[in-house]
Amino acid sequence: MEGLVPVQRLPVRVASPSLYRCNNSLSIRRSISGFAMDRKINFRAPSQFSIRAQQSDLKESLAVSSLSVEGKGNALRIKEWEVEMYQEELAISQGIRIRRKPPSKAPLGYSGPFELRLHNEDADSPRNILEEITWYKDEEVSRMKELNPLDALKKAVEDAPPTRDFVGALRMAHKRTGFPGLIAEVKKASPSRGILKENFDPVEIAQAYEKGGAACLSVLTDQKYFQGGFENLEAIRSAGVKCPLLCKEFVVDPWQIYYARTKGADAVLLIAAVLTDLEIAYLLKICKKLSLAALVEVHDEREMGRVLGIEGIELVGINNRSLETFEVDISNTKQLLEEEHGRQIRERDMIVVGESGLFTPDDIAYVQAAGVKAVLVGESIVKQNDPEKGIAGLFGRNISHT
Ligand SMILES: O=P(O)(O)OC[C@@H](O)[C@@H](O)c1c[nH]c2ccccc12
Repeated sequence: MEGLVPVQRLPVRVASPSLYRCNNSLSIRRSISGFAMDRKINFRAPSQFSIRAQQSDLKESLAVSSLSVEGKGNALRIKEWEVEMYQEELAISQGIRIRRKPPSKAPLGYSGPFELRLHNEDADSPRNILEEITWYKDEEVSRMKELNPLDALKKAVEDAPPTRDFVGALRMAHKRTGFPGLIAEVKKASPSRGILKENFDPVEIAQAYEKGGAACLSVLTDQKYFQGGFENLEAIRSAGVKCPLLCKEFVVDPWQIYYARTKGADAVLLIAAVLTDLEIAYLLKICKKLSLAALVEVHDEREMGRVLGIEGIELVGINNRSLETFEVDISNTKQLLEEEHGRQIRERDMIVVGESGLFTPDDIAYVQAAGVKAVLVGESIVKQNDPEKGIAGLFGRNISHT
């Protein structure tokens, strides 16, 4: 074994910032004789773990029984890494296919020589549009947080006007019209459909929807993929529209909920394909604290089963469009409301919202027969020259108050 350094047991002090994540393990980079060396770590405890490393360049192999990490920064990074690992395992165990971050992304706040690492292009490409959006949100939220720290948002929330009753408005509309309550969507474009409306005036559209009898409105706030914006939410609210407003966002961080509340939202969307049960439960708590309604969206049986296991959900959306493939099939609403799931929903008096791909009075009748008490409609009404008339066309009759 010429040239091999014997296995040693020694305490190593690692100077910061030399920790980074690599796939599913934590690595340490340190420099020995001018060579950058990467070591994989198996955790036992945040401050005590063993290293088993192979470094062919230096023909050295060593095992270290204990390692003390210097500096608070590193300890925090380890904690973050642990939490992330735990989240990933949870997500996988819950059948969540969307990865929340590119696999070889550096840990939060990392500022070391991560860029020097070999980049695995394939592993780091999003597998579908929902994953792409989710990864982008992560970066976007980090940037937005710097401009609007949580503490400032918490203060702004204290002075914000009270929210309006989103769920109550849907129930009332259902009673009043005999049709599912309408959540009409203010959406300029989407990744699947491209531009839906060229001369897009969000306030004008919102007012037309309200006149046409919408119970609530959904406002896309994502800029990059849907050409929406929080300014639309704000503008609609300050123009005096009375319908409660759903902030249509890809929520991956509690900060976004506070932000939505300061921008005039009465409800937020939580997508089960992206969030673990634990995250949904936690975000629901924040919603409750801020008097916001939460629309929890599912697309398949498994997600529906998960959501029914979480306490305190009043509103469940069934998306007929897969956010992974863009396929739309309105029989999805019917399928997910059959048998046991449907029974539980009726028993618990939850409101189910049929989402996406609804164009005609027949479509509305179909999802209503399946058991929905509300519908979320964008394309078919936003495309009309007169969205108010678009609503009457969708239901086959005028559902406005007058
Ligand atoms: O335009 P449609 O097919 O009527 O769909 C509206 C709404 O259901 C859809 O925009 C939607 C449902 N869930 C989402 C989640 C994110 C973005 C968009 C959506």
